[in-house]
Amino acid sequence: MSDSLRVVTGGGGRSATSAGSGSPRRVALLSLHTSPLEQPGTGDAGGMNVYVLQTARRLARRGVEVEVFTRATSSEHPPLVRVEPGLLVRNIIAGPFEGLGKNDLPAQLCAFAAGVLRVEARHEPGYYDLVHSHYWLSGQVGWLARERMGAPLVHTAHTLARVKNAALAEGEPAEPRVRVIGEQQVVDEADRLVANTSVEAEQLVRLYGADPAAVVTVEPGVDLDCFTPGERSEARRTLRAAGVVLPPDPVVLTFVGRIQPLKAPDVLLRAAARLLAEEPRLRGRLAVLVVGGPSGSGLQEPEALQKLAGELGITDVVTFLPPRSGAELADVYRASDVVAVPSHNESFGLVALEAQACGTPVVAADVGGLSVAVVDGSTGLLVPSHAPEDWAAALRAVALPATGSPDEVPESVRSRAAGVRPENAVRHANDFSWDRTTDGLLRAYRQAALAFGRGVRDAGGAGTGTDGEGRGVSSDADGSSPEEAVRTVERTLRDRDLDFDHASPGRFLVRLPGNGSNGRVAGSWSGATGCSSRRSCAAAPTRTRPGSTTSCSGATPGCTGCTTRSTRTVTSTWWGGWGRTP
Ligand SMILES: CC(=O)N[C@H]1[C@@H](O[C@@H]2[C@H](O)[C@H](OP(=O)(O)O)[C@@H](O)[C@H](O)[C@H]2O)O[C@H](CO)[C@@H](O)[C@@H]1O
Ligand SMILES: O=c1ccn([C@@H]2O[C@H](COP(=O)(O)OP(=O)(O)O)[C@@H](O)[C@H]2O)c(=O)[nH]1
Ligand SMILES: [Mg+2]
Repeated sequence: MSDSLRVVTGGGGRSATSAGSGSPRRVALLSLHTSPLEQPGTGDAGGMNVYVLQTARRLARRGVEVEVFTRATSSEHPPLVRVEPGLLVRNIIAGPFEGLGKNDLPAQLCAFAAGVLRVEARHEPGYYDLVHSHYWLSGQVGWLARERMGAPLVHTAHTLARVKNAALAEGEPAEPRVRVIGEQQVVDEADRLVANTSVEAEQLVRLYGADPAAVVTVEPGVDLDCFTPGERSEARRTLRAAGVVLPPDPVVLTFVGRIQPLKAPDVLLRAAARLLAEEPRLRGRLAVLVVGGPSGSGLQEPEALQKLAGELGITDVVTFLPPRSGAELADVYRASDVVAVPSHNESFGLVALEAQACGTPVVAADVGGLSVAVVDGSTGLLVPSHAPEDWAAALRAVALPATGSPDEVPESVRSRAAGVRPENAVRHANDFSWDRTTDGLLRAYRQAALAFGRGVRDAGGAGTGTDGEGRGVSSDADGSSPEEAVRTVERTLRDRDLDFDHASPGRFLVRLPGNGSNGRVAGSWSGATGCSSRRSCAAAPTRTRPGSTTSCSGATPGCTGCTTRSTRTVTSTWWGGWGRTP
């Protein structure tokens, strides 16, 4: 097959990439609310940005072309950024560049979707083999893109509103209903949902009724080239040289992340104040570093943490540093005795992994994915509350193991802390890599392609299409099975000596002989479905996969679960593609 003819694979098809058989050739990756090219650690740019960039780079290096679609937030952003071979970032204009918060973005979904679909429309049908949406806002667009592009949808939530709302920081506003509903819709529509940990997988099933078979757990990674162990004293020298004031022989406790109540940096400050109250001599040694910028509801009061430090009387020990990355961030981790992650929730918590990769133990809240990111009593400690006294005890036990009375550090904390070792932290972090995450994503992509193809086949109906020369290709008769329709197409193509490749059960790519122009090789199935809802029906509780008919006719007595009960005819691409000759 010529290089110029793209082979879409999936469901056992051929793949010319090193990503493995059945992997997509080109992925449309949606990252609407924040760009992978933004500096993480402030505003909405956090672990998701790191995740998207790291995995997109690795997919591209394995031969999967990746196009990231994000919303342009500056007139300076060019429409297209070539990040590296195989990886493009497209800045889509959807609403004003500046001044929109995350809660304003639902109003821009239509504009963003139009931008994505316009890009797609400039290409031959079947150009993108898969859509991967990140965060619920992108998922909304992904859902539409799936249908218009005829490509499977994989979705990663990164954070779930229902989970967040169950553990809000004091005074923190709840995530709005529109997000909860929006997330539910995406859960219902996606071919595969990627969960960061088994904890999140369980939450998707329990709180959103996700089909367990549609949830794939893929743990995030850490940049093991950047975040490596190093000499603490050397890192401290580097920080001092860069203007960070550290006392002699310091005890450095650090927070890294977006500054907002959910991340609870206040817990670290309160615990530090408590440590100083317990042991005033510490004042000459204690340094609390807070690295990051305001985010989320923290934007309303960007100085709140500085104010709290003042109220606690610890302004002299706390240093606020603006967001940084790469080697500079690695030095912050290495310079620290402990990195604290006191969040009220984390679907994972990349900071915890990065610190450990640098050989620094982590004291983290025992919430969400942090119980996977940190091994209690080995790579750090997990604290079951946000009470300053519990945090002071845990921080003291790890950073100052020989100090503290039994009142201050209970034996259970002390004994767990005794097992915490930098080498354990490094070893644990080394189990996570972005390459491993990329393997997991490719697994999810292959499953999604199969599920998508199966859904299309299961729908039933008749197949029709045209070959590269515009001649009709159709299945034998109305009502014949889709498998029969596919076989008819195969027969027809063979009869015409057209070389073809099976994409997934529902897709073909055909090498067209002749003049080098594109030709359409596409078809559609159509069939009556009983119900346009893909949600499970209480009367006929079989959950169907997207693209397939539901088992509920809408007329089923007792049907309550379907949002739309009318019968409708669904038409969707079931095979197709374009061939291009050299
Ligand atoms: C708090 C949390 O669970 N963070 C996750 C997540 O990160 C961010 C989160 O999804 C933010 O959404 P929101 O504050 O509205 O709930 C997004 O705005 C940020 O861009 C995300 O970075 O994803 C990380 C990677 O999967 C994960 O490690 C982190 O725990
Ligand atoms: O000054 C900073 C603060 C944070 N980060 C990065 O932001 C990400 C935060 O991810 P995490 O999963 O911990 O939390 P999120 O922000 O996604 O909730 C991590 O990769 C950090 O390295 C950064 O690059 N510079
Ligand atoms: Mg098109």
